[in-house]
Amino acid sequence: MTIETSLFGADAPRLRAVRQEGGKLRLIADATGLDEAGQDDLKARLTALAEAQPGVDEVLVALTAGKAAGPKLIAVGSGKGGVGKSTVSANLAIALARLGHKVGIIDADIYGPSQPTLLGTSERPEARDKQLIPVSAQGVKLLSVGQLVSPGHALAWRGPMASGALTQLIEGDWTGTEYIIVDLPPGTGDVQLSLIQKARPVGVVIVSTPQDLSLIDARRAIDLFGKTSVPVLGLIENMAGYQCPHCGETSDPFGQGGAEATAAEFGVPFLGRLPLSASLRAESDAGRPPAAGEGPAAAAFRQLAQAVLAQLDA
Ligand SMILES: Nc1ncnc2c1ncn2[C@@H]1O[C@H](COP(=O)(O)OP(=O)(O)OP(=O)(O)O)[C@@H](O)[C@H]1O
Repeated sequence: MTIETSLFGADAPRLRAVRQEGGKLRLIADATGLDEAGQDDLKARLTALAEAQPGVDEVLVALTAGKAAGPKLIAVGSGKGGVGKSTVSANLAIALARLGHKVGIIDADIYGPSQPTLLGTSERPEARDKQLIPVSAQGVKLLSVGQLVSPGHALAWRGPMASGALTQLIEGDWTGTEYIIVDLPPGTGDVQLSLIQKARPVGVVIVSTPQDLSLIDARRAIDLFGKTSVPVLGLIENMAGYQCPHCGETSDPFGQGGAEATAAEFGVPFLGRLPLSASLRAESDAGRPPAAGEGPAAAAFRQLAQAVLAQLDA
Protein backbone atom coordinates (compact mmCIF):
# COMPACT_ATOMS: atom_id res chain seq x y z
CA MET A 1 0.00 0.00 0.00
CA THR A 2 1.34 3.46 -0.87
CA ILE A 3 0.84 6.27 1.62
CA GLU A 4 0.43 9.64 -0.06
CA THR A 5 2.59 12.30 1.65
CA SER A 6 -0.23 14.81 0.99
CA LEU A 7 -2.16 12.99 3.76
CA PHE A 8 0.18 14.68 6.20
CA GLY A 9 -1.13 18.12 5.27
CA ALA A 10 1.01 21.09 6.28
CA ASP A 11 3.69 18.74 7.66
CA ALA A 12 4.15 16.94 4.33
CA PRO A 13 7.12 19.15 3.22
CA ARG A 14 9.02 17.98 6.32
CA LEU A 15 8.71 14.31 5.33
CA ARG A 16 11.95 12.89 3.99
CA ALA A 17 10.90 9.23 3.70
CA VAL A 18 7.82 7.06 4.18
CA ARG A 19 8.40 3.30 4.28
CA GLN A 20 5.86 0.58 4.78
CA GLU A 21 6.58 -3.02 5.69
CA GLY A 22 3.31 -4.91 6.12
CA GLY A 23 1.33 -3.06 8.77
CA LYS A 24 4.41 -1.14 9.98
CA LEU A 25 4.83 2.43 8.78
CA ARG A 26 8.12 4.22 9.27
CA LEU A 27 8.38 7.97 8.70
CA ILE A 28 11.48 10.12 8.64
CA ALA A 29 10.84 13.85 9.01
CA ASP A 30 13.07 16.90 9.09
CA ALA A 31 12.67 18.84 12.36
CA THR A 32 15.24 21.52 11.56
CA GLY A 33 14.43 24.76 13.40
CA LEU A 34 11.86 23.24 15.78
CA ASP A 35 12.34 23.40 19.54
CA GLU A 36 11.62 20.36 21.73
CA ALA A 37 7.88 21.12 22.07
CA GLY A 38 7.61 21.70 18.30
CA GLN A 39 9.33 18.37 17.64
CA ASP A 40 6.92 16.59 20.01
CA ASP A 41 3.95 18.20 18.25
CA LEU A 42 5.27 17.24 14.82
CA LYS A 43 5.82 13.66 15.94
CA ALA A 44 2.32 13.47 17.48
CA ARG A 45 0.61 14.88 14.38
CA LEU A 46 2.47 12.55 12.02
CA THR A 47 1.78 9.54 14.23
CA ALA A 48 -1.95 10.32 14.50
CA LEU A 49 -2.34 10.77 10.76
CA ALA A 50 -0.32 7.64 9.98
CA GLU A 51 -2.25 5.52 12.49
CA ALA A 52 -5.52 6.62 10.89
CA GLN A 53 -4.51 4.95 7.60
CA PRO A 54 -6.20 1.66 6.80
CA GLY A 55 -3.97 -1.40 7.29
CA VAL A 56 -1.47 0.44 9.51
CA ASP A 57 -1.05 -1.09 12.96
CA GLU A 58 2.36 0.26 14.02
CA VAL A 59 3.92 3.69 13.39
CA LEU A 60 7.49 4.76 13.98
CA VAL A 61 8.47 8.40 13.46
CA ALA A 62 12.15 9.39 13.37
CA LEU A 63 13.09 13.06 13.36
CA THR A 64 16.29 14.41 11.86
CA ALA A 65 17.63 17.94 12.17
CA GLY A 66 20.07 19.27 9.63
CA LYS A 67 22.39 22.19 10.18
CA ALA A 68 20.69 25.51 9.39
CA ALA A 69 21.29 25.94 5.66
CA GLY A 70 24.13 28.38 5.02
CA PRO A 71 24.41 30.62 1.98
CA LYS A 72 24.90 29.02 -1.41
CA LEU A 73 28.08 30.16 -3.12
CA ILE A 74 27.92 30.86 -6.84
CA ALA A 75 31.37 31.42 -8.32
CA VAL A 76 31.83 33.70 -11.31
CA GLY A 77 34.98 32.92 -13.23
CA SER A 78 36.65 33.46 -16.55
CA GLY A 79 39.67 32.03 -18.24
CA LYS A 80 40.95 35.39 -19.41
CA GLY A 81 41.19 38.73 -17.62
CA GLY A 82 39.28 41.83 -18.56
CA VAL A 83 36.27 40.06 -20.07
CA GLY A 84 33.78 41.67 -17.67
CA LYS A 85 33.64 39.03 -14.93
CA SER A 86 33.55 41.60 -12.11
CA THR A 87 30.96 43.72 -13.91
CA VAL A 88 28.79 40.64 -14.43
CA SER A 89 29.28 39.52 -10.79
CA ALA A 90 28.19 42.86 -9.34
CA ASN A 91 25.16 43.22 -11.59
CA LEU A 92 24.13 39.59 -11.28
CA ALA A 93 24.16 39.94 -7.49
CA ILE A 94 22.03 43.08 -7.64
CA ALA A 95 19.61 41.48 -10.10
CA LEU A 96 19.25 38.45 -7.79
CA ALA A 97 18.58 40.79 -4.87
CA ARG A 98 15.94 42.63 -6.91
CA LEU A 99 14.27 39.28 -7.56
CA GLY A 100 13.74 39.07 -3.80
CA HIS A 101 16.80 37.14 -2.61
CA LYS A 102 19.26 38.02 0.16
CA VAL A 103 22.55 38.30 -1.68
CA GLY A 104 26.19 38.84 -0.84
CA ILE A 105 29.33 39.29 -2.92
CA ILE A 106 32.80 38.05 -2.09
CA ASP A 107 35.36 39.85 -4.18
CA ALA A 108 38.22 37.36 -4.36
CA ASP A 109 39.90 38.94 -7.37
CA ILE A 110 43.35 39.42 -5.86
CA TYR A 111 44.70 40.91 -9.11
CA GLY A 112 42.06 43.62 -9.36
CA PRO A 113 39.47 43.79 -6.59
CA SER A 114 36.96 46.09 -8.26
CA GLN A 115 33.70 45.36 -6.42
CA PRO A 116 33.96 48.35 -4.03
CA THR A 117 34.28 50.64 -7.08
CA LEU A 118 31.54 48.87 -9.03
CA LEU A 119 29.15 49.06 -6.08
CA GLY A 120 30.16 52.65 -5.28
CA THR A 121 31.34 52.04 -1.72
CA SER A 122 34.59 52.80 0.09
CA GLU A 123 33.28 51.63 3.47
CA ARG A 124 35.57 49.25 5.32
CA PRO A 125 34.18 46.16 7.05
CA GLU A 126 34.33 46.01 10.82
CA ALA A 127 35.35 42.85 12.64
CA ARG A 128 33.60 41.25 15.61
CA ASP A 129 35.55 38.50 17.38
CA LYS A 130 37.85 38.41 14.34
CA GLN A 131 34.84 37.82 12.07
CA LEU A 132 34.39 40.36 9.29
CA ILE A 133 31.00 42.06 9.01
CA PRO A 134 30.15 42.69 5.34
CA VAL A 135 29.31 46.24 4.29
CA SER A 136 26.03 46.95 2.48
CA ALA A 137 25.83 48.59 -0.92
CA GLN A 138 23.20 48.60 -3.68
CA GLY A 139 21.03 46.14 -1.74
CA VAL A 140 23.76 43.50 -1.40
CA LYS A 141 26.38 42.69 1.22
CA LEU A 142 30.04 42.89 0.28
CA LEU A 143 33.41 41.66 1.48
CA SER A 144 36.36 42.31 -0.80
CA VAL A 145 40.06 41.51 -0.66
CA GLY A 146 40.42 45.16 -1.67
CA GLN A 147 39.03 46.14 1.74
CA LEU A 148 41.84 44.25 3.50
CA VAL A 149 44.62 46.50 2.15
CA SER A 150 45.08 50.26 1.80
CA PRO A 151 43.63 51.73 -1.39
CA GLY A 152 46.09 51.85 -4.27
CA HIS A 153 48.39 49.18 -2.82
CA ALA A 154 49.17 46.06 -4.79
CA LEU A 155 48.18 42.71 -3.34
CA ALA A 156 51.59 41.03 -3.66
CA TRP A 157 50.33 37.76 -2.25
CA ARG A 158 51.57 34.26 -2.82
CA GLY A 159 49.08 31.41 -3.00
CA PRO A 160 48.78 30.68 0.76
CA MET A 161 48.12 34.34 1.59
CA ALA A 162 45.47 34.60 -1.09
CA SER A 163 43.85 31.42 0.21
CA GLY A 164 43.98 32.77 3.78
CA ALA A 165 42.30 36.00 2.70
CA LEU A 166 39.63 34.04 0.85
CA THR A 167 38.94 32.01 4.00
CA GLN A 168 38.50 35.22 6.01
CA LEU A 169 35.96 36.50 3.49
CA ILE A 170 34.06 33.20 3.32
CA GLU A 171 33.95 33.02 7.12
CA GLY A 172 32.56 36.55 7.43
CA ASP A 173 29.18 37.12 9.07
CA TRP A 174 26.86 36.13 6.24
CA THR A 175 23.87 35.46 8.51
CA GLY A 176 20.62 35.64 6.58
CA THR A 177 22.30 35.57 3.17
CA GLU A 178 20.91 33.08 0.63
CA TYR A 179 23.37 33.43 -2.23
CA ILE A 180 26.94 34.67 -2.28
CA ILE A 181 28.38 35.57 -5.65
CA VAL A 182 32.15 34.98 -5.61
CA ASP A 183 34.05 37.16 -8.07
CA LEU A 184 37.15 35.08 -8.81
CA PRO A 185 40.43 36.20 -10.32
CA PRO A 186 40.82 35.16 -13.96
CA GLY A 187 42.38 31.79 -14.69
CA THR A 188 42.61 28.49 -12.89
CA GLY A 189 44.94 29.06 -9.95
CA ASP A 190 45.23 28.97 -6.15
CA VAL A 191 42.13 31.02 -5.37
CA GLN A 192 39.90 28.83 -7.54
CA LEU A 193 41.26 25.64 -6.00
CA SER A 194 40.97 27.01 -2.44
CA LEU A 195 37.37 28.04 -3.04
CA ILE A 196 36.48 24.63 -4.40
CA GLN A 197 38.17 22.86 -1.47
CA LYS A 198 36.95 25.13 1.32
CA ALA A 199 33.49 26.20 0.31
CA ARG A 200 32.18 23.85 -2.39
CA PRO A 201 30.29 26.38 -4.52
CA VAL A 202 26.89 25.16 -5.74
CA GLY A 203 27.95 26.11 -9.23
CA VAL A 204 30.04 28.39 -11.39
CA VAL A 205 29.12 30.88 -14.07
CA ILE A 206 31.79 31.43 -16.70
CA VAL A 207 32.06 34.78 -18.46
CA SER A 208 33.72 35.09 -21.84
CA THR A 209 33.88 37.53 -24.70
CA PRO A 210 33.01 36.05 -28.10
CA GLN A 211 36.49 35.87 -29.63
CA ASP A 212 38.62 32.71 -29.84
CA LEU A 213 41.40 33.94 -27.52
CA SER A 214 38.97 34.42 -24.66
CA LEU A 215 37.09 31.21 -25.41
CA ILE A 216 40.24 29.09 -25.40
CA ASP A 217 40.77 30.17 -21.77
CA ALA A 218 37.07 29.83 -20.92
CA ARG A 219 37.38 26.18 -21.99
CA ARG A 220 40.20 25.71 -19.44
CA ALA A 221 37.98 27.21 -16.71
CA ILE A 222 35.09 24.89 -17.68
CA ASP A 223 37.54 21.99 -17.60
CA LEU A 224 38.84 22.90 -14.10
CA PHE A 225 35.38 23.15 -12.56
CA GLY A 226 34.21 20.05 -14.41
CA LYS A 227 37.21 18.05 -13.10
CA THR A 228 36.47 19.15 -9.54
CA SER A 229 32.74 18.33 -9.85
CA VAL A 230 31.53 21.91 -9.46
CA PRO A 231 28.49 22.21 -11.76
CA VAL A 232 28.95 24.74 -14.54
CA LEU A 233 25.67 26.68 -14.36
CA GLY A 234 26.42 28.19 -17.73
CA LEU A 235 28.34 30.56 -19.93
CA ILE A 236 27.64 34.28 -20.36
CA GLU A 237 28.86 36.02 -23.48
CA ASN A 238 29.90 39.58 -22.71
CA MET A 239 30.72 42.44 -25.09
CA ALA A 240 28.75 40.75 -27.85
CA GLY A 241 27.70 43.24 -30.53
CA TYR A 242 27.98 47.00 -30.46
CA GLN A 243 25.25 49.37 -31.58
CA CYS A 244 26.65 52.64 -32.92
CA PRO A 245 24.97 55.45 -30.94
CA HIS A 246 25.14 57.68 -34.06
CA CYS A 247 23.93 55.55 -36.95
CA GLY A 248 22.31 52.69 -35.00
CA GLU A 249 24.18 50.07 -37.00
CA THR A 250 25.26 46.98 -35.07
CA SER A 251 28.75 45.55 -35.46
CA ASP A 252 30.63 42.72 -33.73
CA PRO A 253 34.12 43.91 -32.74
CA PHE A 254 34.88 40.65 -30.92
CA GLY A 255 32.96 38.31 -33.22
CA GLN A 256 29.61 36.73 -32.58
CA GLY A 257 28.12 33.59 -31.07
CA GLY A 258 31.44 32.05 -30.00
CA ALA A 259 30.41 31.53 -26.36
CA GLU A 260 27.09 29.94 -27.32
CA ALA A 261 28.92 27.53 -29.63
CA THR A 262 31.46 26.74 -26.88
CA ALA A 263 28.64 26.09 -24.41
CA ALA A 264 27.04 23.68 -26.87
CA GLU A 265 30.40 21.99 -27.46
CA PHE A 266 30.82 21.34 -23.72
CA GLY A 267 27.16 20.54 -23.10
CA VAL A 268 26.80 23.39 -20.60
CA PRO A 269 23.92 25.91 -20.62
CA PHE A 270 24.27 29.19 -22.48
CA LEU A 271 22.82 31.80 -20.12
CA GLY A 272 22.72 34.81 -22.43
CA ARG A 273 24.72 37.66 -23.88
CA LEU A 274 25.39 41.28 -23.01
CA PRO A 275 26.24 43.87 -25.67
CA LEU A 276 29.36 46.00 -25.65
CA SER A 277 27.99 49.23 -24.26
CA ALA A 278 29.69 52.56 -23.59
CA SER A 279 27.04 53.50 -21.03
CA LEU A 280 27.47 50.20 -19.15
CA ARG A 281 31.21 50.94 -18.93
CA ALA A 282 30.69 54.54 -17.83
CA GLU A 283 28.02 53.70 -15.23
CA SER A 284 30.16 50.85 -13.85
CA ASP A 285 33.22 53.09 -13.50
CA ALA A 286 31.06 55.64 -11.66
CA GLY A 287 29.82 53.08 -9.13
CA ARG A 288 26.26 53.09 -10.52
CA PRO A 289 25.64 49.47 -11.48
CA PRO A 290 23.14 49.33 -14.35
CA ALA A 291 21.28 46.39 -12.77
CA ALA A 292 20.15 48.75 -10.01
CA GLY A 293 18.44 50.99 -12.60
CA GLU A 294 15.56 50.50 -15.01
CA GLY A 295 17.05 50.48 -18.54
CA PRO A 296 17.69 47.64 -21.01
CA ALA A 297 20.89 46.65 -19.17
CA ALA A 298 18.88 46.11 -15.96
CA ALA A 299 16.45 43.90 -17.92
CA ALA A 300 19.36 41.93 -19.42
CA PHE A 301 20.88 41.29 -15.97
CA ARG A 302 17.48 40.30 -14.58
CA GLN A 303 17.17 37.70 -17.37
CA LEU A 304 20.65 36.39 -16.60
CA ALA A 305 19.79 36.15 -12.89
CA GLN A 306 16.60 34.24 -13.73
CA ALA A 307 18.60 31.91 -15.98
CA VAL A 308 21.09 31.24 -13.15
CA LEU A 309 18.24 30.53 -10.69
CA ALA A 310 16.63 28.18 -13.22
CA GLN A 311 19.91 26.25 -13.50
CA LEU A 312 20.18 26.03 -9.71
CA ASP A 313 16.66 24.62 -9.58
CA ALA A 314 17.48 22.18 -12.34
N1 LIG B 1 29.42 44.78 -21.78
C1 LIG B 1 30.35 45.70 -21.58
N2 LIG B 1 30.38 46.82 -22.36
C2 LIG B 1 31.34 47.78 -22.17
N3 LIG B 1 32.30 47.71 -21.26
C3 LIG B 1 32.31 46.63 -20.46
C4 LIG B 1 31.35 45.58 -20.57
N4 LIG B 1 31.62 44.65 -19.63
C5 LIG B 1 32.70 45.09 -18.97
N5 LIG B 1 33.12 46.27 -19.47
C6 LIG B 1 34.26 47.07 -19.03
O1 LIG B 1 35.44 46.31 -19.25
C7 LIG B 1 36.39 46.55 -18.24
C8 LIG B 1 36.79 45.22 -17.58
O2 LIG B 1 35.64 44.70 -16.94
P1 LIG B 1 35.76 43.87 -15.58
O3 LIG B 1 36.68 44.53 -14.62
O4 LIG B 1 34.39 43.55 -15.16
O5 LIG B 1 36.49 42.57 -16.16
P2 LIG B 1 37.15 41.36 -15.38
O6 LIG B 1 37.01 40.20 -16.27
O7 LIG B 1 36.59 41.26 -14.03
O8 LIG B 1 38.63 41.84 -15.29
P3 LIG B 1 39.82 41.29 -14.34
O9 LIG B 1 40.70 40.53 -15.26
O10 LIG B 1 40.44 42.51 -13.81
O11 LIG B 1 39.23 40.44 -13.29
C9 LIG B 1 35.74 47.52 -17.26
O12 LIG B 1 36.15 48.81 -17.59
C10 LIG B 1 34.24 47.37 -17.55
O13 LIG B 1 33.49 48.55 -17.28
